[in-house]
Formats: sequence, C-alpha cells, structure tokens
Amino acid sequence: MLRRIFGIETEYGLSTGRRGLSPEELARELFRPVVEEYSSSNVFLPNASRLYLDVGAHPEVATAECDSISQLIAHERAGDEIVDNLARRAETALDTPLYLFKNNLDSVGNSYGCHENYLISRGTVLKTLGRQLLAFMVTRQIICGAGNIDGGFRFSQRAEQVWEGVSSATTRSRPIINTRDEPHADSSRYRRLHVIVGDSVMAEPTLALKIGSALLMLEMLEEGYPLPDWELADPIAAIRAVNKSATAPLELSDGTTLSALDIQSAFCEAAENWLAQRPEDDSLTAVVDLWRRTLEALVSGDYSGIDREVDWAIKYSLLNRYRERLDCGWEHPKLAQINLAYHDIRPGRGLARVLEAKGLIRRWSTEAEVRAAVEEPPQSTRARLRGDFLRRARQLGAPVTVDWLRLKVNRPEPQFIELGDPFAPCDERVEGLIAYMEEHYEHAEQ
Ligand SMILES: Nc1ncnc2c1ncn2[C@@H]1O[C@H](COP(=O)(O)OP(=O)(O)OP(=O)(O)O)[C@@H](O)[C@H]1O
Ligand SMILES: [Mg+2]
Repeated sequence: MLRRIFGIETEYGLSTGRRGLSPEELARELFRPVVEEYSSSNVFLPNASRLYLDVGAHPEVATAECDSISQLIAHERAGDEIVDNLARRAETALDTPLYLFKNNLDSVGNSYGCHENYLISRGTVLKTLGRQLLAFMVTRQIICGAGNIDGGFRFSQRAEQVWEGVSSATTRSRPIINTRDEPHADSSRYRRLHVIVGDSVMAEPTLALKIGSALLMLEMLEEGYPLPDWELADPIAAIRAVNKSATAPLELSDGTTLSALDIQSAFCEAAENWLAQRPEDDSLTAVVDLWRRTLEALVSGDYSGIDREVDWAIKYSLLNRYRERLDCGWEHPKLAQINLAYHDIRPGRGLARVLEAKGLIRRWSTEAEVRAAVEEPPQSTRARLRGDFLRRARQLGAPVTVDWLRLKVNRPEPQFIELGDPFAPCDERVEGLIAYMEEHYEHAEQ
C-alpha cells in the first residue's frame, strides 16, 4: 500500500499557576464552550478531527484521516491551536494562566500518550507485522524522541512508560504496538495499526521523521522488500537501555547483540534503497535525509547538523548550554523547568515555539496551512465528507451524530451511512444526507 491513511492522537497535560484548582476543574472550564455548543465533551469538529476529554483530565485531539505527511503536520498543529484557543478563553474566565503541555509526563509521574494510527490491508497479519516492526519501534527514539531528563539526559519521555511489546490491551499493560481490532473502516479490507509508544514532539521536522520513517517501514514490510528480521530478546529491557544510550548492546533472540544505532542504520539504509525504486516523493526524500543526518550526528557526537530539527538534539543543546552556564548536574531544578517549558504549546511562551519563531527550529508547515487546517478537513480523504457534513449541520442547526465511520442525521427519521473507504473524499450518499437535512432544517437557518 503506497497511499496510506494515518492520523495522530495527542493528549495534553494541563496545569495552572494557581493553587487549589483541581485538574478536573481546569478541564471543565477548558471544555465549557464545547459542552455549551455540543452538550458533550467528546465531539467531532468541522475540520473532521475529534476533540475530547479523556480520563485523567487530559484534553485530547485526534487528527482527521490524512494521506500525506504535510497534511498531518498541519492538522496536528491545528490541534494545538484549537486547544490553545480554549485555554486562552478559560484563563480569562479563571483569571489565572493556564498551561497546556504537549509532552508525556506530568510532575507527579503520570504518563499520557501520543498515539499513531496507520491503515494497513486486512491481508497483512498484524501480529507478524507488529513483531517485525518492534525492533524499529523500540530503537526509533534515537531519531525522534522528544528528549528528557531522568537521572541524566534521555532520548525519550515515553520509553519508561511501556510494559509490553505487542498486545491488544491499551491501558492495563501499555504495549508498544496495540493489536485491538478497530479498523474504523471496512473490516473486510482494512486494519488499523495503533502505535502507542511514541513521544509527543514539538519540532515539525521531528514529527515528519517520526511519521515518515514509520510509513517507509510499513511500505517495505507490506511490499515484501527484504529487511533484517531482528527479534529483540526482551523489548522492554531494550527500550529502557536505548533511552540511556544509542550504543548500548541489545540482546537478540538468537543470542547476538546489536545497538539501536546499528538497527536504525540498517533500516535507514534499506529505506534509502527502497526510495530509489518506489515512486518519487519529496517528503519521504526529506525524511530519509534527516534520518541519515541524525544517525551521523549520533556517531560523530556533533549535533549541530540536526539541532534545529530533531527534538532531543534541540533540547540537549539548550539544556547543555544552561548546564555549562550554571555549572550544574542534570538534576538542577532550572533544567527540569526548561525540560517542561519546551513543551508549552503557547506561541511566544513555550520554549520550542519561541525558538521556532526565531528561526532556531525549522518548520515544515506554513502558518497559512495551519490556519486552514483549523477550519478545513483534509481534502483528499474521507475526512472531507465528515467535515462538509458537520459544517452544513451546524449551519442548519440539524441534530447529527458522527464517528470515524458513520454520519447520521438523528431526526425526524434517523438516517445514516457508513463510510467504509477512508480513502474516498467523495460520496453521493453524503449529498443525499445533506439534502435530507436541508429539507427538514432549512427554515431554521433564517
Ligand atoms: N481507517 C483508519 N486507518 C488509520 N487511521 C485511522 C482510520 N480511521 C481513523 N483513523 C485515525 O485514528 C485516530 C483515532 O483516534 P481516536 O482517539 O478516536 O482513537 P481510538 O483508538 O479509536 O479511540 P480511543 O483513543 O478513544 O481509545 C484518528 O487520528 C483518526 O484520524
Ligand atoms: Mg484517542
């Protein structure tokens, strides 16, 4: 499958400077306009994304279905803007600053996630694919980790928070790859691969690398391109070891050892060769270029070639400058503060956003693309149908219910359709549903 559907779910950490306000109270204030408009804190927006309040008072945005890296980046950034707009209103109402962090850990050690979803064909055996992908997923933190301080500098925020390799459980055992069968599409043709292990990232090139390298791995596996079949003896021990060192020896099931750097170098080289034979794609070329440069930086120890693109390297450079200035160890509270402030999503306040505005972190999207993605669904996938349907329903004040798969007009008679093909941006049946709404609710518009 060369064209693929994918989406990303981001949970945000929420806090305030004012004492005495519980996370639940903050979240309730944050979602007040959403609940007022939709009578629910679990909604689909006109840009076809899902906005909801998950357990633990973490707002979550799940982007609409995308089919290109640029589209996904614009929609992921649009998610930040949507929750930031809610936060700006809530902080006026509460008369206290509100902070939304796109990271994976709060100050008391609770972890929250950033999940990736990739469409795969039903013919692919998910368990086999998961097993083949595991060595890649365990070691990819050295290319696209967000960086962290935990007894020293670490590549990833999430590596310490997973407990199983491939499994169908989500919360109980927190696996790296989740095999729960919920395709949100025609289940006879498609499956959805749910990756739970990634860090939330701030720099757009890091997001491109994270998504693009996974897309390339999936392509190569599905197309039968020869790849090393490495099975880690203990994926969880390995993910913890990689977090501390790209060169730590990782034991394989056959008794040999390889480092994360060895494993990623082999996958990157395979991706370079694969790129030369698949149809040209500028985004994937840029992804593989950054992948290669990141591995080279790890070998040389000189991060200057990637420290405007790769989160962990940007953060490492920033923290290291402070460490030298303060002449302190990694445990210094000022460094912890920077480690957190990097993930504050507020433009002009969050460190990553400030660096980006100064040109010290490269962008992949443009402001105009993000602005458009706040309002408009991706135009090349099923998301467009959901977005158009929701926008018209809102204009007409028609009672509707939607999820990833279904569009429904609730009254006067329930009318619904299923969009089993997530690739399809056009469907006559949606026009039929819109006509039905117009017939019954047009008068309410005036
Ligand atoms: N057929 C599909 N293939 C791949 N990704 C999809 C498909 N349909 C939807 N998605 C993406 O999957 C994500 C689903 O997000 P959502 O938060 O609803 O996840 P979930 O796993 O269904 O549920 P929850 O987070 O509540 O456990 C979205 O980003 C969406 O764009
Ligand atoms: Mg979700």
